[in-house]
Amino acid sequence: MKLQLALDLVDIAGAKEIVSEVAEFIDVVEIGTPIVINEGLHAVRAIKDAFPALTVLADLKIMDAGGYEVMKAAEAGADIVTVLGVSDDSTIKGAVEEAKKSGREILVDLINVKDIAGRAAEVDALGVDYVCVHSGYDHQAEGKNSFADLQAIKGVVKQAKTAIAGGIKLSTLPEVIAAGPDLVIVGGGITGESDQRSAAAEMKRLVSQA
Ligand SMILES: O=C(CO)[C@H](O)[C@H](O)COP(=O)(O)O
Repeated sequence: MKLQLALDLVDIAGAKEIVSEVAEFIDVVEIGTPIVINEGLHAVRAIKDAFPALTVLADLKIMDAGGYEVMKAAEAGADIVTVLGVSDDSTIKGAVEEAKKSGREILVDLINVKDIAGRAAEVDALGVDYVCVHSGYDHQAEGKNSFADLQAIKGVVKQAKTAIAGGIKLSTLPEVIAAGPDLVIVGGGITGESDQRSAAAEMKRLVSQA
């Protein structure tokens, strides 16, 4: 089981500062959608150049033109690129084809998908690398989480790795780990802590035992 740090509410300098603190405890660093909106794909390049040993995920949440947008993210140094599960199969196929050309990976984010298990099985069959359940900020504000969704996709995803994101904290991590995802994605549960290094270290300790 691996740990991904999601960076959303910082600029490039702030992202570098946080990653410097916690790099030894994380497997993947995510350049979140708000950073890409604010700074562009330069943010992906900046973090990949600064931390070449880390896997970098570009959270583009692609909805259309999958092949082209994955190509651009790969050129910027992204190792993993996100595509929305609500997008058309042709978009996901295009993304997967493009990623394969350069040895990159595709994570499909099931945020706002209604039939979670059904769509998870479909995108799994399209050859994606990760299927991720995700309660975004707006759902988190309504008190929702994706823990039950993780159980649902574990039963149907046969070839891809599984991932979970959305409001995961140290206190809820054991419940997440018990469901057995391959990748645990944590943003505010690390970045919002006064001691980010300790939070990341403890999370890494827990996921490494699983
Ligand atoms: O993609 C995102 C929001 O759309 C976040 O990166 C993801 O939800 C992880 O952050 P947090 O742990 O703070 O919820």
